[in-house]
Amino acid sequence: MEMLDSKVADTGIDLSQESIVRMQGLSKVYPNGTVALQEVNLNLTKGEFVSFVGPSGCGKSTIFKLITGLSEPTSGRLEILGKSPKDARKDNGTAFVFQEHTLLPWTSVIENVMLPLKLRGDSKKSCREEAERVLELVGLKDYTKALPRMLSGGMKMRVSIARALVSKPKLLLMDEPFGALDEITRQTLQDELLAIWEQEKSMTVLFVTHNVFEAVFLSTRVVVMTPRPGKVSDIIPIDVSFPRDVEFRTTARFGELVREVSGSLKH
Ligand SMILES: Nc1ncnc2c1ncn2[C@@H]1O[C@H](COP(=O)(O)OP(=O)(O)OP(=O)(O)O)[C@@H](O)[C@H]1O
Repeated sequence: MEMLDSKVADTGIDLSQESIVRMQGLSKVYPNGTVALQEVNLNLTKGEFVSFVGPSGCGKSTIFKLITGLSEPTSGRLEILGKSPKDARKDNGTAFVFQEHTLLPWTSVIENVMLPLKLRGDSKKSCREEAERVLELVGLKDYTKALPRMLSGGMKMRVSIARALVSKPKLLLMDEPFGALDEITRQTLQDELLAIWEQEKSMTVLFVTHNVFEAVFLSTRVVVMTPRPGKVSDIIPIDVSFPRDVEFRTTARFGELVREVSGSLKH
């Protein structure tokens, strides 16, 4: 596999690209005094796939809460798509996928996927067309009328991904999305997610995982966080080009990168 463009490989940041998430000296202290994040500086640019790895309690969920505007930073700056997190949310620029699928159990797959578009008032025809497009993308076009309970865990996750993609987000936030799935399903979904991300070229993905193999396989960069107070201890560029297929997992470079990220996590 070829190496990525040297400017990305060397610095992890392509400065010619639009900034999607900018964190400057970002800190969060909860009212009880817990320092969840301390002085986090990070710039995510358009089209990146960045994974966060770190021990439990290092502040990954806190970062998500700040990005979504559900929580305010104690100090520092946070800009999402050049705006405040609340304004970025209002503009539908961001979408989320969580470990729990959060699908409405009483309604069909396609109704679940159309929901974000219906809520913003799109026409019925365009809701349906867009939902069909993303369901095809995740391989579920034959399951539009199924209820969530009829689907496997992996299929429910595909529906959640489709529902996130339907509003064409510029930033997709994924919090341990494959954590509850078996290993084979997990790897299949990793392959599918990369294929979708490559197709939607300009979408930036921020992915939280405890799994170092998953982070290396998927990412353009891996951000390693320290235990509390959460700080960025390392940013490791994954200097391997896309498309990455199943063979990448068996290469020597994959093993080296996994060791590098694991080593950084132990320090
Ligand atoms: N509302 C809150 N009030 C006080 N402390 C909190 C609050 N929310 C989180 N914390 C603490 O802040 C720290 C960071 O929590 P956070 O949930 O962001 O970590 P995390 O990396 O997502 O953890 P995990 O991987 O276990 O989900 C933890 O020590 C947690 O106990």
